[in-house]
Amino acid sequence: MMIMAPMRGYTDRVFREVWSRHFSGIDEAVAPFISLQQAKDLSLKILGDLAKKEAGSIPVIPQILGNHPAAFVSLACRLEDMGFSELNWNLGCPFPMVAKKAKGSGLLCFPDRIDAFLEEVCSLSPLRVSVKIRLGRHSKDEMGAVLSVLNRYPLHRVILHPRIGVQMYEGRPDLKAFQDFLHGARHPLVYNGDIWSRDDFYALSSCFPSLGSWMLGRGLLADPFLPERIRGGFGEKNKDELNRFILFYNDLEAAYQKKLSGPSHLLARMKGWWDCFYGSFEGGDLLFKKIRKLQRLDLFQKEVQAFFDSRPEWLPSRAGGWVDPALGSAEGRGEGRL
Ligand SMILES: Cc1cc2nc3c(=O)[nH]c(=O)nc-3n(C[C@H](O)[C@H](O)[C@H](O)COP(=O)(O)O)c2cc1C
Repeated sequence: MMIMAPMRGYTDRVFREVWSRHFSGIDEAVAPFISLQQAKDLSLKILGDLAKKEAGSIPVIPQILGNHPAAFVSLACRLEDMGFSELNWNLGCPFPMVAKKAKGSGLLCFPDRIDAFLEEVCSLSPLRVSVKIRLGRHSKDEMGAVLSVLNRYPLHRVILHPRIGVQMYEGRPDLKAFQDFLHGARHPLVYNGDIWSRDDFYALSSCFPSLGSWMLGRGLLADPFLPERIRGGFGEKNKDELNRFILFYNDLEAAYQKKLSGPSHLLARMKGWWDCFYGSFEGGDLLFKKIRKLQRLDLFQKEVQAFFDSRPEWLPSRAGGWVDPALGSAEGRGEGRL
């Protein structure tokens, strides 16, 4: 199973729907988190980003960030009415502003609080509960206590991004620690982290052949074809990445134009997208330098159009080859299961 990662500011409903009109290979998407603050007065705007099945039929799993079990349960009740069956708890957000309030990865050094939270929500939530975690906040040594707590509850799944919170996105995922967690975990486990290419995926699935679920984040944003490449469906209809990408990009911009109010919001949003996309194109870095500074939407659109008209080369993934094949021997080598 391939899952689209939640990425606040990116994988919102607009993106999920447009992406699934142009690409394939994703079975489920975890939506970016709703904070418990927002959950207190759930407006239609917040819930409007969620629909159980979206265009293209990607089933969506909502996610919550916070540490009040009652708010989790009341959101779960609202979401049950909307037809959802699972609510994911964010225990991985690395940002210091969040962590210092004992939320996201900031809770990983308080296993007792995780225990109390899960005890309440697992008995009262009408939806299945799953968690998305890192290895710890300050050290992977925190993981043992957290794992013992998680193992006591009937979680639907655990998604593990094997970095610690204070690392943010520095260094590489700790595959040895992931493997230790896998050996001790009672629940179905999902791997998440630094899958930038088909090669990354196959090296990882060779390390963990028993694993059936994988989550793609930044790799999918940089290369929206990635799930198709991994599943072998890429290019069945059309191998021309640039043409397919341009159709997708124009659709994405048009969809945001409908949703956002005014050109400055659209400009900011599309600049954000180029931060993800530029590395996939020859000369993309130069384009990004130029468009980042532009303050007018029409000038920005002109530059992007001229870039597309120059028929830039699509580059192979920028960060493959980081998985240590030595790990592969520990669980036996496999061909990757989805
Ligand atoms: C801009 C951005 C926003 C993110 N928002 C969320 C979020 O809302 N909820 C969450 O659990 N993780 C969030 N993440 C973390 C990703 O889901 C994922 O765990 C992380 O990027 C590592 O996976 P990757 O290497 O495949 O990108 C976010 C990451 C980024 C870079």
